[in-house]
Amino acid sequence: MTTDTTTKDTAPGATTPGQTVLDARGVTMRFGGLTAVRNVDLTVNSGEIVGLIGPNGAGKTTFFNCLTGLYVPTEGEVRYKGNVLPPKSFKVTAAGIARTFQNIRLFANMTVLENVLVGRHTRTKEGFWSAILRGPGFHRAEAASRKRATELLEFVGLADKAEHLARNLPYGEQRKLEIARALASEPGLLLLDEPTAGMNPQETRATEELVFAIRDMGIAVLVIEHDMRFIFNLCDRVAVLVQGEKLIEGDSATVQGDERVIAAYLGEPFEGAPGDEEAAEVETAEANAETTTDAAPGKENDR
Ligand SMILES: Nc1ncnc2c1ncn2[C@@H]1O[C@H](COP(=O)(O)OP(=O)(O)OP(=O)(O)O)[C@@H](O)[C@H]1O
Repeated sequence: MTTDTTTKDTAPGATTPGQTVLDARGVTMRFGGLTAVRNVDLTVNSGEIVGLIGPNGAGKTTFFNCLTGLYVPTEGEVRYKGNVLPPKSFKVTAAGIARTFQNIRLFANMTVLENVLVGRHTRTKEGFWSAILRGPGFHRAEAASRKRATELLEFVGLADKAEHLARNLPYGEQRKLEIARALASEPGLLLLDEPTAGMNPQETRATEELVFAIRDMGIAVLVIEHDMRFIFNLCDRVAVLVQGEKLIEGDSATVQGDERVIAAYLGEPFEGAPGDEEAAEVETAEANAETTTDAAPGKENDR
């Protein structure tokens, strides 16, 4: 089974090119005496994939929660397509911001298809009585929702599992299902909280392709992830949070090369970083030179 990321469809909630989709200014979140996020500015523009990285406890998830109405920031303001966010998470979803969670939150005993249908509820107009009476309006809306949900399952590569219970899916597929459910709310901005946590390298690579395909549908993406290779391959811009504050923001090469980031977070250069090949060549050349010197006649006598 493969992910059908070849679709050229534009998503219903697609953003207009050049538009500032998310504009967070001076966001501060305090819990009692603890300031988890301090005066953070971040924008996401249409067509962009932006990464948010930082050590454990840096405030990434708290910042996400401020963007989705789960928390109302202590200070600062968040705008989506120019409008200040409503203070309730279901209203934020209705406005056009969808998210996945670090700890998967699926309805374990519902089928895969039903989970995606739940994600569509903010877009269906049929109310309580319509659902009870099951009139023609209800049946039309239900058929349209099922069609869209099935398309989304095809998009993430889970069409053949539509009738499986969510709890029986392998971990990587549960993460894909969370993404399909988030897309069902027809967002213009998708927030992904550690989408590759627990995945093997092949699943991580497939998720990378999936996120590119989501961006190509016209949905801007903001992603938290600890997998640096994933982030630096994927993102147009990366912001680094350390102890609740934004340390730096820039393209992958700028952020990877920043000494404060290396010291605060990356620790060691990661495999596959830009410049790695050149560094490896230099190391090999140096090692060869040492071997040659070691083997040089008379070296022993020099000691
Ligand atoms: N609801 C809360 N009440 C009190 N403190 C909180 C709450 N949520 C988060 N914190 C604290 O805020 C700080 C930032 O936590 P947060 O979960 O946002 O970090 P993170 O960067 O997402 O970490 P990780 O990478 O481990 O998920 C931590 O010190 C955490 O203990």
